[in-house]
Amino acid sequence: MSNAKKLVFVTGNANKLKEVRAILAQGQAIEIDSQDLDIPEVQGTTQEVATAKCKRAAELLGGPCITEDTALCFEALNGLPGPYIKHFLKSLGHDGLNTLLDGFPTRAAWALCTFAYSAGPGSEPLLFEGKTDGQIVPPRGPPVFGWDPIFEAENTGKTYAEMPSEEKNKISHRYRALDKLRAYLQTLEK
Ligand SMILES: O=c1[nH]c(=O)c2ncn([C@@H]3O[C@H](COP(=O)(O)OP(=O)(O)OP(=O)(O)O)[C@@H](O)[C@H]3O)c2[nH]1
Ligand SMILES: [Mg+2]
Repeated sequence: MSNAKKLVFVTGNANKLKEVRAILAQGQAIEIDSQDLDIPEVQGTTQEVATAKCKRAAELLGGPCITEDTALCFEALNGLPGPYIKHFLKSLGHDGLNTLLDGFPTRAAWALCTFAYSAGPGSEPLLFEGKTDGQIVPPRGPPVFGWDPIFEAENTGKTYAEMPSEEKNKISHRYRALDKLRAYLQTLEK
């Protein structure tokens, strides 16, 4: 029988789930169950968005859970679209997001992942952030996951979409945030 720690990841995003499972499979045994709950996402900073989503998820589940929010932040726009990237991507597409930066002196961007862990209803979520720097470029690579084709990660010369998943999962915003969450979960077991 497996004695892996079980965690419920509340997300509607199959690509996130796939990456989280792949990253966690490399280390300590944490088994991820997932639930797709329809949770309204508030407006605010990435921390406020992440905290509110996780609180609500724990209430709906009636138990501990993790949630994850991904922001794509443009330096020229003081960090926007940030947590609103989902709707910007849907409305503007890869080309529109590129055009948005035309006329600005920098196309620098960072991908920010925020995992939130709640021990259960009423328990204040803890946040674990991971950041990867890069820049916004015309799309390259297969359009499998969101904005992967237009985010060129710093010092790689490749967009996320051009990387094999093992490569992305070693440097990604998600990997860096999960590394912190994993370290925290280990302290709970002691
Ligand atoms: O190219 C990408 N590479 C990534 O590594 C990545 N991680 C997230 N995303 C997209 O960025 C938005 C975040 O919004 P988001 O955090 O609210 O996610 P979501 O609503 O899809 O799922 P969830 O909130 O149910 O977990 C959504 O459009 C996601 O598809 C990514 N795109
Ligand atoms: Mg969402």
